Amino acid sequence: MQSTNPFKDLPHYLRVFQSYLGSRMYLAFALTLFAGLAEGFGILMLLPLLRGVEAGGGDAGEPATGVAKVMEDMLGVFGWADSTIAVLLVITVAFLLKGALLFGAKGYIAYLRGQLLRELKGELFDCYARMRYRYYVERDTGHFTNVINQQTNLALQAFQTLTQFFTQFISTLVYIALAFVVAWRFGLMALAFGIGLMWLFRRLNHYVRDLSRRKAQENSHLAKLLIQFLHAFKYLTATGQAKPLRGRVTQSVGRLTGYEMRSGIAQAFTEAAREPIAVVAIMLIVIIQLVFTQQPLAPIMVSILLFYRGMNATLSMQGTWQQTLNQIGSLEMVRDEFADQAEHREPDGQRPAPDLAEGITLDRVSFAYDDSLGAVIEDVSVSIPVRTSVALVGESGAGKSTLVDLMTLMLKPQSGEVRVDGIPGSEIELATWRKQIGYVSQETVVFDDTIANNICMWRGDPQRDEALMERIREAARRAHIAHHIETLPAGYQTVVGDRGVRLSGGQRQRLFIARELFRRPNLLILDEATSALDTDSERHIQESIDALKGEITVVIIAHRLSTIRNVDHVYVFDRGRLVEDGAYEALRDDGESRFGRLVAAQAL
Ligand SMILES: Nc1ncnc2c1ncn2[C@@H]1O[C@H](COP(=O)(O)OP(=O)(O)OP(=O)(O)O)[C@@H](O)[C@H]1O
Repeated sequence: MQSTNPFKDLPHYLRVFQSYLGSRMYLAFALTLFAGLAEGFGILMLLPLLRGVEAGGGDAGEPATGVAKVMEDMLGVFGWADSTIAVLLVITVAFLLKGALLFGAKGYIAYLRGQLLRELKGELFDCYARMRYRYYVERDTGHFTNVINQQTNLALQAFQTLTQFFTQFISTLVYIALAFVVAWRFGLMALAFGIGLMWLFRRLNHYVRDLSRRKAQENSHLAKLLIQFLHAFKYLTATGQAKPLRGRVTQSVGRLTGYEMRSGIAQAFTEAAREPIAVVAIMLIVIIQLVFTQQPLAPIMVSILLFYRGMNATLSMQGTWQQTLNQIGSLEMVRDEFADQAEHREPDGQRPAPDLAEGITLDRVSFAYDDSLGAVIEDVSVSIPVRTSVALVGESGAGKSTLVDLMTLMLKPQSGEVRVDGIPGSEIELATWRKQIGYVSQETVVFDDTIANNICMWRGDPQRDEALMERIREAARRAHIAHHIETLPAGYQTVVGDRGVRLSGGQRQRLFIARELFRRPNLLILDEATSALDTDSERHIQESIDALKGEITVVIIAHRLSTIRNVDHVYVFDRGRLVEDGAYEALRDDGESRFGRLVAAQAL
């Protein structure tokens, strides 16, 4: 889309909005058209009125011709041809009708704007919830936040100004058409003027659109920097390293300021130029009319009125088109985001996952994040029977977390197959599998809400539902955090997270574990889940997890090997390959085994 010809670009942008709102948006334009016609009718009624005034002034006047005759005949049908009061009333009613229709059009546009807001933000959120995990990892979160928060708002403004442009366009057409009917020379001049004006402003339009695209990109960049700053706030402040990041933020804000100022100046120019251009053009037209043609006064007056209205609408059109272009970068970004999301949507299967009854199998699975970097998991076969516990062991970077992501079907293997109860992962309806999974990682997830809601994840109202509250308490006890919660003044209603009470790293981790225990998953994955805990808490949680033995399937990743002593089976990995597996004791006591050496090293 490189052109800046409004008549070429307009249908495209209209179609973008149509794809969100449907054809009903054209109803607003139809109402505008009727409003324009009502106004035009009112203005044309000035013809008989002015002729009446002329006649009243002593001049008998010539018989009406053309449009004036049509209007007079129309009045004659009702017997109002000679009544000035009746003509004035007809004009008043026409303008009242125009007001009502315009109100209808603008009100409907406001309604559509609301619909669009819901559509854009709601749909985008759904898209984000369904995007492929790998795509999420590759993009920065600043981009997503910028698009869903800011760019959708700007796209909404683009909708507002585009509809304004279109309504002005319709009005211009009506005025020019009527000016043609009343005095074709005027019509022709108005048309030539409008086209000339659009041509003159086209470079400015191009410039404004370019600025808008840059603004949208820069906003994404700034959002990314701000999010990074807020995430790393403690580290950056404590180590006095906020300054370099601040420099980058200042540069980004500086660029944004430049774009904002330049597009503001372009807009100021368009607005300031409107009046002088209008006056000069009208003077020229009147002079041409007076010097070169001798027409009756009434058509000239009415034509000047129509011309003035038409020109104002044309100039406003230029202004609103420029404002639309000012936001068009955002509209394009939102449109491209939907296309991008459609492309990176997580492929979903059709078959609901059964309630884990047999187990999970990885059959000769290989996986690479990036083909050029080589496989991270290579030809791994693992079988985890239901209600057993297994540990994945290996040095940092061995591929343990990646293997777990393959089990949860967040990642798809390049070759081999992951099966749940014998059903290939690619056929499984993901949501039905994932709701059976509990997952505790090192990166604890705590929401800015009450402790109770953090545990039950808004499944009901814990303050009203005593059975639910009891389940929450039970999960907290098993995660060994109940005693701490009970010492807080508001207990389970204490707000934690961004705005509430701060929790220590270990407390956050226990809260996380409580949430997953509350869910009673069929598969519980613990990825370094107890690494932030003191030995005592770790031991207690270990007991809780051991108590789940035989009840659910547990997969544990742990560097501290003492925590996996009670698992049924240990898998040892090295650089993406499965190198050993067996029972804990057997592997540990095998003097030759890698696992034995790892345990011995940790015992020191
Ligand atoms: N998103 C990613 N993009 C590219 N490479 C990745 C990505 N995530 C992990 N890797 C690479 O894959 C390999 C395995 O990583 P993984 O996190 O699975 O190992 P791990 O055994 O869980 O390590 P740790 O014990 O340190 O958590 C590493 O070499 C890592 O650099």
